[in-house]
Amino acid sequence: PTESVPATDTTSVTGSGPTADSSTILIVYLSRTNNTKAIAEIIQDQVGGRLVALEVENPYPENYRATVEQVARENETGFLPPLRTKIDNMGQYEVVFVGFPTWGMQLPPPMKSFLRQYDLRGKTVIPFNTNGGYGIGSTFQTVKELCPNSTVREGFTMRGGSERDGQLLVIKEDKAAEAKTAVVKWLRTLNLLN
Ligand SMILES: Cc1cc2nc3c(=O)[nH]c(=O)nc-3n(C[C@H](O)[C@H](O)[C@H](O)COP(=O)(O)O)c2cc1C
Repeated sequence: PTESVPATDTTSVTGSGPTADSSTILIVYLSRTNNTKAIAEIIQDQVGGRLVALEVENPYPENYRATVEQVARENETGFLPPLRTKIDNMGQYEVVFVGFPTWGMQLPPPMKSFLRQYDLRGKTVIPFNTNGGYGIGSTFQTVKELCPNSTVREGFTMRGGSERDGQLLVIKEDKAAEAKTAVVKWLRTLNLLN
């Protein structure tokens, strides 16, 4: 352990590795059945950074239908659920990944709360999403609207589960390998990986 290692830049040798200082990267995600969490973990594996699960003060019901109804009401009234998650050192982050499922074709209320509560001006914001097969809906557009003074980069989306049909965690095994390939490709187009 005391021997010195030649200062070889393995990044240039292998042609892969993160391009940003990982201490400046925050990955915040909302996930109920862990599909979005699986993507968040792949991102962290690739670029490093701090991974934070977004939690609300009053958890949503376990029941899917009840959750859909509550979310619909919150979207109608513009209710922003208070967050249990606190980020005390937002100033240190330059790149903030925000991950969420599509809920009712919209950005889930807790992520609206997060983007309202924290000032991400001057930072790079990068959205990622999983959904039940109906796509991102208005989610990425809402991220842009809630971060008017940030640079919002091209997001990543893929199909996750469909709780309505009893499909919970789908991004595992073969699907997780597929997801990893797609995420790496996306991170390269963003120049966050080389
Ligand atoms: C309350 C609720 C609403 C949802 N609404 C949609 C929707 O509008 N469109 C869609 O494609 N999937 C919808 N889904 C399915 C989720 O987007 C999908 O299962 C996603 O992969 C879940 O991510 P998670 O495992 O990280 O929680 C909904 C799921 C829930 C729980």
